Amino acid sequence: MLAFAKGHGTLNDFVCFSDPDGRLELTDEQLRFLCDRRAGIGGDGTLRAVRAAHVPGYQQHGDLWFMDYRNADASIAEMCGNGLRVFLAYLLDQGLIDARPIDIVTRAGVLHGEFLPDGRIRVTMGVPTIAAEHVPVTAGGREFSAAVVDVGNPHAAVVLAPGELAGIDLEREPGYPSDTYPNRANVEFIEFVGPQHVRMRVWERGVGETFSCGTGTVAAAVAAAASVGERTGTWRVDPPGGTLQVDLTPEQAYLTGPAVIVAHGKVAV
Ligand SMILES: N[C@@H](CCC[C@H](N)C(=O)O)C(=O)O
Repeated sequence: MLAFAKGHGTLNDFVCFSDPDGRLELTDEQLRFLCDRRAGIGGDGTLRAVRAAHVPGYQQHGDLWFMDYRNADASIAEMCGNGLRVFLAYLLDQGLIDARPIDIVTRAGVLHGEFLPDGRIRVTMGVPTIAAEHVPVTAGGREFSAAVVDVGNPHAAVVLAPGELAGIDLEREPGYPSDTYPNRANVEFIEFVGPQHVRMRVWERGVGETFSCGTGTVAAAVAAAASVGERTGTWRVDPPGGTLQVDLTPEQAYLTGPAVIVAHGKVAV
């Protein structure tokens, strides 16, 4: 039996489990089962907590925890922003860390987390970059122009005119150029609510439309900022599952928001 916890950050939900010594060898089928909302536990992805010393290629980080994130379809992603906050909440819940600031190893590098006095968790998100500003994206038979944003993982971020967001068809995966996104992409649709305040919807690579995506909110803030000639500032981003704060500085992006562990259990895998 596998001991797990279920958690979410703005309704982006994850099945979490620990494997400090890297002994578990779950197959893709078992990971998909854990994320299956009918046959399994249910989640947008899985978070395995393993010491970096036991992860090939990351041994140099020794005793730090490595966040082994997998999408619901078991595909590997470089980073997961909501997942990183939930990962910290899970490690704390399990008594594997205390509430002091901590470094976590991810496939996108070593990132830093802090538990804030107001209950939110703030994580560093590296330095997001825009590689191109006008790449075609299609959804529901319409064509849009997207910014190509790298937040460790690949994003196509479309800034819409106000009032357009609700009508975007995300029944199916949006189209995007495969030469720009050889490893596929997460796609955000964004509209302004006010100055430095946007709402968004997201199609997540390896999952589908989700209630939230942390890296996606950072991509949304970066693209929205660029659309009004800005590169820094504190942005409020509202995905359908809640509200996140994105701070853009020249040295680093920060993602701040809630993360909760809602259940514990054991599951036969
Ligand atoms: N939900 C995540 C992003 C997870 C990875 C993404 N689906 C990908 O494949 O890149 C987040 O909160 O950032």
